[in-house]
Amino acid sequence: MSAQVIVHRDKTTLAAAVAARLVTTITDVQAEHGEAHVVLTGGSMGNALVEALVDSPAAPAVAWELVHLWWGDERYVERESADRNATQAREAGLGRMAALGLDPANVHELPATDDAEGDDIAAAAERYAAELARVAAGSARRGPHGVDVPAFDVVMLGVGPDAHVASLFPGKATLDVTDRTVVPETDSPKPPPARLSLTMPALCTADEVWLLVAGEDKAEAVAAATGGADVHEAPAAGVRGRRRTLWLVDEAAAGDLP
Ligand SMILES: O=C(O)[C@H](O)[C@@H](O)[C@H](O)[C@H](O)COP(=O)(O)O
Repeated sequence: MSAQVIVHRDKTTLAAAVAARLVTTITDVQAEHGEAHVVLTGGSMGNALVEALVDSPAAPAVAWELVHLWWGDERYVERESADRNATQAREAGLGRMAALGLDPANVHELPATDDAEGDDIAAAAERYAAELARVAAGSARRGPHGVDVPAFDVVMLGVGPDAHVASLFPGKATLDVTDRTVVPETDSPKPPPARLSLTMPALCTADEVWLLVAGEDKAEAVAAATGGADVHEAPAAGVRGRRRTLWLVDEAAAGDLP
């Protein structure tokens, strides 16, 4: 199934539209299943989405106590570091979502360097994989194809100017990992070098994958990835939702599209 591109006027409109889409999608999932699993992204788009979501008048329509939040990747640094996607999301307003019913135990942050694994980034990756497997095993909502993750309803991903997604970068061996759900990256071309990332097969278990992209500096990456570039050159080209793949972009990011 081919990906669909939806263009919004600018970044603010895009964030508001994605927040509205997320509320509606989670509400639909909950009408059928109760529990929902959403994978958040970092980056400025991820933060803009959290801000828009918390302020959305429709946010209370979601039964947040039944929502699990995960991340597609994380910088492997100390837990309170401002570099962490999770820290930035908290600052963008995720912390305030407890008031809406979100259970902090269902907010699944990736490990940090001040956790028990310390410098052992491979062990940290294994622990997050184990957490994904544990939650899947304890739930009626398991991922498909025998991949040991919960049923991700939506995976959201920012896209870098080099077309990277999560912490899967062009030319890296991590792109070809298929036997695990979480991998370490110790030599990221974008600082900081140490990161943890969901793998391509784990991301692609999602019912819906939404690529969220704003800004002129992303136009080339959007055109390449939607135009059928090789996944090793444009990792964003390789992520597909089982039911739907949406590129949700602003006009500037859509600038190089035919
Ligand atoms: O880990 C990182 O270095 C960033 O989180 C990165 O992966 C980001 O998600 C994309 O580069 C899109 O970033 P923007 O949404 O800020 O454009």
